[in-house]
Amino acid sequence: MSKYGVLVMGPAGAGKSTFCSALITHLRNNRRSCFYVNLDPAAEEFTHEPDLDIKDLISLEDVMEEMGLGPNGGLIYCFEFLLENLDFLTEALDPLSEEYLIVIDMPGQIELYTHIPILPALVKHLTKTGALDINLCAAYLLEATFVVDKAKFFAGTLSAMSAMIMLEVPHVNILSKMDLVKGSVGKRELKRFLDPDSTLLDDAPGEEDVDDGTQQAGESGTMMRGASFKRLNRAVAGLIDSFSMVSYLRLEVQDEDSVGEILSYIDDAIQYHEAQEPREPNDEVEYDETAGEN
Ligand SMILES: Nc1nc2c(ncn2[C@@H]2O[C@H](COP(=O)(O)OP(=O)(O)OP(=O)(O)O)[C@@H](O)[C@H]2O)c(=O)[nH]1
Ligand SMILES: [Mg+2]
Repeated sequence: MSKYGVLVMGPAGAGKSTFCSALITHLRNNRRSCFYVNLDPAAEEFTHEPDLDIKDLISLEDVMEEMGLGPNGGLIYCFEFLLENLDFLTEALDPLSEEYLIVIDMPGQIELYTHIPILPALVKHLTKTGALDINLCAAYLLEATFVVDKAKFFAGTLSAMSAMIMLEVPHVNILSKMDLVKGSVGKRELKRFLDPDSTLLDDAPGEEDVDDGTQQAGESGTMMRGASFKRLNRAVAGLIDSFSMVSYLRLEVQDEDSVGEILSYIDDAIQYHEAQEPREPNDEVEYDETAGEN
């Protein structure tokens, strides 16, 4: 039996847990079954209680205390431990039917998404045919405020691309916290970031051709300075451009339509609807009535 799931990833504080919570609310409002998995061993508070929590297997606090590790090393240890105890996931996820959307909330340590092969091993286990067989979509969140600093935006886009290449599962990239840039970044300007290419750098303010060796962070809204830094940025942007792989969906997490729109991209990516039994027309009527009461 196939299963369906979304792995919510992205740098620290990108809004992953908030998105998971909004997604679960939306799924419930639409009478869809979901199963919430928290894989952040440091997460304490949840809007929706997780159905499966890595902390029941191992907690970051214990690891740091007992192994004398810091938060990042501790997190890697937790994931290595999880990989040695994959039954923890298998036993909980195996009984789920194809109706469920499994929502997996990941921690924000960037190491996980870049150079440590833990995530590919985890994803292989989740998606392996004959085992859990989850049709999995990766959702990579990047904060919309990154568009204010183009160097930061391209660095974030590069990490999204790195996750895409590493995981080899369908992927949606999401610009989260759109409310924070409304008003400060024009609509047309913002559109250019949804399908980023190297022309975004053509009119970057604060760029200078002289290599003055300063290369420190400029004020917010400007590129870091220095000709060699500019060349590096161009090379990174050119790389992203030549792959033509990264584009973003906008997320306004408070707006249910926006959450619904992202969900429809995820559903398409994993072909969720193709596997579902058709619903009785009466189901819809019932849903509409309850929706009206809220
Ligand atoms: N303004 C605004 N704030 C948001 C939004 N989404 C999340 N936040 C805030 O951003 C902070 C981080 O959000 P989380 O959802 O915990 O982010 P996360 O990616 O799960 O963070 P880690 O798990 O620590 O990596 C919290 O203070 C949220 O309230 C949003 O759409 N708009
Ligand atoms: Mg979180």
